[in-house]
Amino acid sequence: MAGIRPSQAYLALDMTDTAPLASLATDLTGGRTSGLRFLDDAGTLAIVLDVTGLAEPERKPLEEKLRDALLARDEVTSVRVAMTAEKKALTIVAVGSGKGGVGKSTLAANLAVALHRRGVKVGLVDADIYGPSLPRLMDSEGTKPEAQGSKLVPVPNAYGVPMLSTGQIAAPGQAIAWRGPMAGKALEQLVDARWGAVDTLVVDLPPGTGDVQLTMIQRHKPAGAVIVSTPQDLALIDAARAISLFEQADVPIIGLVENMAGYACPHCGGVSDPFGRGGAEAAAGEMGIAFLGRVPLAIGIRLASDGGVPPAAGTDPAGEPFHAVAAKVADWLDARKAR
Ligand SMILES: Nc1ncnc2c1ncn2[C@@H]1O[C@H](COP(=O)(O)OP(=O)(O)OP(=O)(O)O)[C@@H](O)[C@H]1O
Repeated sequence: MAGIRPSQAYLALDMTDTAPLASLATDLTGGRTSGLRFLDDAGTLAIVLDVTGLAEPERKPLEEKLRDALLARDEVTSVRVAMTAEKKALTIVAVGSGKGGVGKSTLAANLAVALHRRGVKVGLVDADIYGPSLPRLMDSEGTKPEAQGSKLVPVPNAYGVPMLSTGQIAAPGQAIAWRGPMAGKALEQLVDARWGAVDTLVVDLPPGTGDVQLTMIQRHKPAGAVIVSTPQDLALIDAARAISLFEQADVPIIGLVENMAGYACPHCGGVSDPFGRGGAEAAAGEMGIAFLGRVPLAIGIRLASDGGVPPAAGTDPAGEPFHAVAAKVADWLDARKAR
């Protein structure tokens, strides 16, 4: 039968009728509403309320105020309010180095564990495509992350720091061939995962200052970067290059960590400095960046790390330098939040 059915007629009428309701909702909520429409011809109204930036106790009263005002209108019999909030932005702390083998992954793992122990809701991302070593350092080798829908679920571990690693999503050796955009995509999968309560990510970047690193940094703008270097002059020159890579991408430098600084003798406990002392701190001063501390070259750190127990997880004094660095990073993050 030709002609307009009653419900169609009603919907056609709504087109004009919802305008006063929409403007009422806009006025009441300070412009937080959208998508107002009738779901049926019995007067069921649907509306979206954006509660981004509102604290939990403020959301419910606003929703109720909106519902009551709309229900007071004759044409409305019930109201369905869908509350939405913008996706929570993760605070990313990138850990980088000018060259490989300086202990960047060791620092990233222990920084994450130490931040967790300070109460930060932290996760760990291993973006070091050239040598993803965090699964071993965090004792979760061989565990593949599951996917929920299109997103990965980070792998839990005994240290309370959920983690995702390129080593878990690529076949061995495959990732090294990734070019900048591919590495960027892979990092996206690791960062844009189901992190749950996590609000801060420590990201272990590949060593060096190539395109891959730059793509990664540009795609997931870190809040700040921690640079790891060994004390030798050459390593410090490379570290300066890493610093300029971050500066080029407008990423603030949280500070420089000197790793393998001095040798802690396992027999007498004495510390000697085969590469000199104070070079990294002086270099940080010259570059105008903070010095976050030194971690000695200690057999205990290597053995614990390679055995899948980050020194910062226990009570061993070997973990202390990492806790000191984490305290400074946590202060930096707090100060950033307060800005
Ligand atoms: N302070 C330290 N004392 C003793 N051994 C250390 C220390 N820091 C790191 N190591 C050891 O040095 C090796 C390299 O460390 P790590 O893998 O963290 O370096 P990296 O900079 O991440 O290397 P890559 O460039 O391969 O990713 C590991 O065997 C680690 O246990």
